[in-house]
Amino acid sequence: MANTIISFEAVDKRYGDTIALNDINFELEQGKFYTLLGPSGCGKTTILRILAGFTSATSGEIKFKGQKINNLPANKRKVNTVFQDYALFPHLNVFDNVAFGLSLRKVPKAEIRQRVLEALRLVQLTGYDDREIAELSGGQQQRVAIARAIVNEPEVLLLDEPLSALDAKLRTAMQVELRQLQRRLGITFLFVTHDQGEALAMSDEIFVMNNGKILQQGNPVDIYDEPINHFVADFIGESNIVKGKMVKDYLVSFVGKEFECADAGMRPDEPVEIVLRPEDLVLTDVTKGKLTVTVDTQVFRGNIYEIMSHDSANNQWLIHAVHKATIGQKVGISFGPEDVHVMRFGESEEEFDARLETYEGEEE
Ligand SMILES: Nc1ncnc2c1ncn2[C@@H]1O[C@H](COP(=O)(O)OP(=O)(O)OP(=O)(O)O)[C@@H](O)[C@H]1O
Repeated sequence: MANTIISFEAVDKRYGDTIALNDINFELEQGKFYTLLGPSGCGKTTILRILAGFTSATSGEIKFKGQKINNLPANKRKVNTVFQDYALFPHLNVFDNVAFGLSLRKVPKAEIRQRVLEALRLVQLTGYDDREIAELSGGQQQRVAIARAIVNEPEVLLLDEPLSALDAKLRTAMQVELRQLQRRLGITFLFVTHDQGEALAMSDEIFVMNNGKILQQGNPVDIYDEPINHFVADFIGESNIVKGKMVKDYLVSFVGKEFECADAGMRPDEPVEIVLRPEDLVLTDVTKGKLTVTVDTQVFRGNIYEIMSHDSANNQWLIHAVHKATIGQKVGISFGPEDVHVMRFGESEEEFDARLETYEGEEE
């Protein structure tokens, strides 16, 4: 990539017998919003800590604009971190919290004032400089923590679950605000979360992680539409995942029937898993459905009915329906070939990408 700012090459991190990171490779471009997404303990924070210089990699290379920085001290890196608990100083007011790092570095007073006020303006806290930290709401404290990081004019901002302490409504508002701030600053953000909705809403690119590995990298739409394996399909959004067999290119069988699909490049009779998203399933009359299911439960969610059902092979099917159904009733479900996403067992991201390229090319 032409404007790569950060790269990780074959990075491993071990703590005794624990493998926290296992062969991590990625590149971050300047001015983009990236998210590390995965369950607790998958290694997200460890990546941030290695990048910030708070801990070192066991092996592999970390580069900043092409230069190896493995041994560069944290305070020499053009990287700042916003922590989950904000780590603000309760005995200092807003101005002094934001000014703290600059004062330590003996930056001239007039310059400190100008930079702190600008940072507060960027996070929409103009006029709050005299406030005590205890007099701020959670969302405002969070913005002070961001101001304190951006006042150092980093080229990369690392954010470790910075929204997790906020209530749901404020969290959604801050997601939009953070995204706008990243665009305004034009710097690279690397954001950590275990919340898939947050990752989908905010990111240019997502890295989905599990067990110290990056399983899939892509933009939110690609990750949602083309999950590489069961873990990603299950972790991102809601899914129906059933086992089946590839019959031939663009034809797959599951629940004892054959269905057209958009996938190809597998062996005939290869065992596969099939993902169908609940919003792609349409409730129909039994005679018109591609599959017949029995309705078990139904929950009204305002915009949709969330219907849980099962088929003759006892697979569970979650359907997001516009109209309500009747519990115990047999209904048909219908879907298009493009809604049937087939996944191979154990396929790597490289093999997956190569297969997509080959077969998407042939279709045209
Ligand atoms: N200082 C440490 N000593 C020993 N093991 C550690 C240390 N720090 C992290 N680990 C282990 O490394 C693995 C990755 O931890 P990490 O904090 O990176 O996960 P995470 O994805 O950020 O999790 P969370 O979402 O819970 O913060 C975990 O198994 C964790 O227990």
